[in-house]
Amino acid sequence: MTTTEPRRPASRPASRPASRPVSTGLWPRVLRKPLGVAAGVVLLVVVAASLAAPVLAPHDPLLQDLRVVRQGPGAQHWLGTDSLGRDVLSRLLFGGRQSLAGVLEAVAAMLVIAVPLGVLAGYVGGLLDRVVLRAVDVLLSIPGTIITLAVLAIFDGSMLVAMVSVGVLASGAFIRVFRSVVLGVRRELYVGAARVAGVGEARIVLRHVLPQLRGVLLVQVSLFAAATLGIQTGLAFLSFGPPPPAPTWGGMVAEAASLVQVDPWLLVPSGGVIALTTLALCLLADALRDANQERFTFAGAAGPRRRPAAGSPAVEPAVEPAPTGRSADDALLVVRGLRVGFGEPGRETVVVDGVDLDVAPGEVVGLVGESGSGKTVTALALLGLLGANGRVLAGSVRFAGRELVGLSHRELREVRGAGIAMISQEPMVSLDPSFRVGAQIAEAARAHRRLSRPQVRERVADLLRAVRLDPAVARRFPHEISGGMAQRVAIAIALAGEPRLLIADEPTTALDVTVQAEVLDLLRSLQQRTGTAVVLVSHDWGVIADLCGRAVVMYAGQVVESAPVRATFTAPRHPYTLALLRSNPHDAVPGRPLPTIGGVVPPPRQWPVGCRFAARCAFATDRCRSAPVPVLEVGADRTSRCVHVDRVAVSAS
Ligand SMILES: Nc1ncnc2c1ncn2[C@@H]1O[C@H](COP(=O)(O)OP(=O)(O)OP(=O)(O)O)[C@@H](O)[C@H]1O
Repeated sequence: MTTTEPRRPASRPASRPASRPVSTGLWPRVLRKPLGVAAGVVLLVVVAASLAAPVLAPHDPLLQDLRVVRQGPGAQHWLGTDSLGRDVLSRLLFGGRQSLAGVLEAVAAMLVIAVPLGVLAGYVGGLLDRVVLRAVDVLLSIPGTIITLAVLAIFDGSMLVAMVSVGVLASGAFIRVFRSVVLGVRRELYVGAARVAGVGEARIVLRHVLPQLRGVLLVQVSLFAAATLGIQTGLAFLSFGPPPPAPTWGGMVAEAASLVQVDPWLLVPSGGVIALTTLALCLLADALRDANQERFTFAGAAGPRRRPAAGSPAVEPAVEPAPTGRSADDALLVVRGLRVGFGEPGRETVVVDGVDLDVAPGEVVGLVGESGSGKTVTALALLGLLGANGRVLAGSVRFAGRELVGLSHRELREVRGAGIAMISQEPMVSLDPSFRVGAQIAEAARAHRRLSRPQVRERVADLLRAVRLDPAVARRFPHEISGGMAQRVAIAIALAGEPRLLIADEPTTALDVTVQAEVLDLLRSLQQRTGTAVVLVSHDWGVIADLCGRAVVMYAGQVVESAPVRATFTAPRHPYTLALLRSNPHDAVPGRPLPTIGGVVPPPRQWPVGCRFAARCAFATDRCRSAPVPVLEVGADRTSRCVHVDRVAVSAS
């Protein structure tokens, strides 16, 4: 039966991540601001009146009538006449066309340069970013006023060339602004999620990055337009631009300024319209900035990521271990000697060190271990998603017979989504706040198959039903659904490409306990129905027991034990596994303190030469501390990185 999870009341924010942007349209928010509306109306009137000047102007703006020079406002000439008896209102209307065209030219030149370069530098990064930043430094060091005056001198006073050069010279500052916005968006989880779903880079930029830039872009354009209007007026005031008698706002101000002693009124219409237009542009920029910030204010103050508490599923393994055979030949995923480091090339800090992992088709493998043991980094490395400062230093990741280490972005994209998909810890932040849920599922579905519009709609509805959501949820935005629903949507997106392997990185950590159980139940039934293999990262033995056939225990960047789940629970063969199981909160006895593991996981740069768990281990001897401990076969289909396996076995029994 299809169920729709009710919206979570505000008092239960547990399943909502702290940094979830709320998105509604930008313009509706601007329209709620009286000053923004007033500014917009003024600008519309100014632009419309200038465009309609030939229709609206009561007189010919060039027509001189020396009988009516410097007359104040009256019935014939609403805003009076100038020193040659020309109608001020008509000149103002025609002058607006000239001035606003100049603003438009400068803004267009700035946008044509700043948007592509800012977006590319921020999104692509690396060498391109450095080159663009150096070019910006050069651009910003050029004295703009002198260049503009030189351009006017060279191009015979052409205001078009002057305004384009203003736009070009200003673009440096805007490249930096746009770049920094894109840098932030690039790190958003929903961008990573789109990449994992196999969406192309160009499409990610168009669909996810540019919409996030829109608010900032509009604010900057408004402010730049105001500044450009001032520059344009100033140049016309200095007699650059169209020669007299053609009307311009700047020229009218210059003429009025020369007569200010004898006829101060003349300065009011031209100065007033420039001041009003500039003010309106600034107020509009303010309203846009506020609306944009409100649009991305963070809703709900959810606490820090919570560890699952008692009350989660029972620890007794619910699923029989899948027969894996452990032969690399029939494994879907074969990881050998995976070594991952972060930092400057050549000086990386190794955080995952020689991990081996096999996942058979349809098998569910749990990666378990304390915080910082390298589970997430291992999972991300499988998909080539380590970010700019992380890289695979050694080892191999073979998926369905294909080596993934060393593949290009394009080649990896073929594997992501359709081959391997991922669901993250924070469902809400992996959804783009700007798009409806249905559009995001559709995007993932289309990334892997050519589908017509009706087919896409049908596929989205099917996927929503598969994750036990009402297809009507497709019309909602991420902020209109609860954390549990968001995780189901994230699962639907992951399933859209019908992956053979699903990597689930603590998929229930950010959810509250009841929702956790529902999502786990959903994952289990989907896995059993589709036969998708799963690598499940978790701290929680309850979750491992509930879903997994095999448990792989990690400590300080290494796999310390790997065994079928039932064997792991009943007969652990590594002191760390034993200690973790004994300190499992699900086994807490009321009134008795829960055993804990003394000490902490050593940070990557402080790993000891010998066994990395030795400092915290009750079984440790000098032998453990003197040399690295290799992985040992300790029974059918199981390994342990411990030289005291027999003593551990006795203690565990
Ligand atoms: N981007 C990064 N840059 C530098 N170090 C990192 C980065 N990401 C992770 N690390 C380091 O790698 C180590 C392993 O981290 P990882 O997130 O894989 O641990 P984990 O076992 O998944 O922990 P948790 O359960 O808390 O997520 C940690 O020491 C962590 O500080």
